Amino acid sequence: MTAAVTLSDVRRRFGAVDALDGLSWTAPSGAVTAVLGPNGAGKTTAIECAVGLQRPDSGTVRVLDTDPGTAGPDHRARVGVMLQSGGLPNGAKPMRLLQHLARFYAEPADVDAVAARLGVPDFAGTTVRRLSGGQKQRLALAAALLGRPEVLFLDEPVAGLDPHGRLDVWDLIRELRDEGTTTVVTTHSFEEAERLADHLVIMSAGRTVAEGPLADVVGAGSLEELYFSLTRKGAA
Ligand SMILES: Nc1ncnc2c1ncn2[C@@H]1O[C@H](COP(=O)(O)OP(=O)(O)OP(=O)(O)O)[C@@H](O)[C@H]1O
Repeated sequence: MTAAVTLSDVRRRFGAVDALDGLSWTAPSGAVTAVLGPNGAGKTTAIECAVGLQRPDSGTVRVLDTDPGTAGPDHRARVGVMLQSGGLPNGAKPMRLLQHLARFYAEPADVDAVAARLGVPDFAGTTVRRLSGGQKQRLALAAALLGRPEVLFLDEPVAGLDPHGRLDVWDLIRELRDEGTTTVVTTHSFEEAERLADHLVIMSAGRTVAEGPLADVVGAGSLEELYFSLTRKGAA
């Protein structure tokens, strides 16, 4: 297995909180990795370290054999990210925004095709500020795909999407995997992890408590049972 993303003994502290407390996991190349964990487990912090938005206090992070904290624009163009916070400009109209963002890449994806895949034309006339939560998610995901990334980080990509939207996004992630994209998805959904993940990471309190191919990690029991046994307060 080649790892596209590796976190090794990563620590990140905010005041008295150890958001990442010696976190280690890998995301295999060309596969979908699902990262599960309770609120506050450190999933977003881990993703932000992996895309260079935060620097770990110690430990190493490698994405495509590069330190994202010091990487230049060539590396950043190979990585797509969709964060929970969105970060979309409120006054923009969706298609104009995607066309504008695509210009930052030397070899962008076809904007119309990416937009169509995510249903963006349905709300193309509405400014970002007036989009529904699910529409914003779709637009943010489209924006993450514009650079045709080799590695894609999606922080809770289907949170707030209706059932059709969830299926569309899951199909899209599987299609991207078939094209060779490495995807890391954080989620609170057992269904999402079971439907999508090749590789599973369960985090709790800033550490990895289980990791491996989905079938190996889950074994004969259920993911839900395993998750609760590993992440309940006081679990080892
Ligand atoms: N900028 C910050 N300042 C202070 N504390 C922070 C900051 N960012 C994260 N934390 C704390 O670090 C811990 C991990 O937060 P993080 O957002 O990474 O968790 P998460 O697993 O993504 O949670 P959720 O499932 O709720 O999205 C939490 O206790 C959070 O309060």
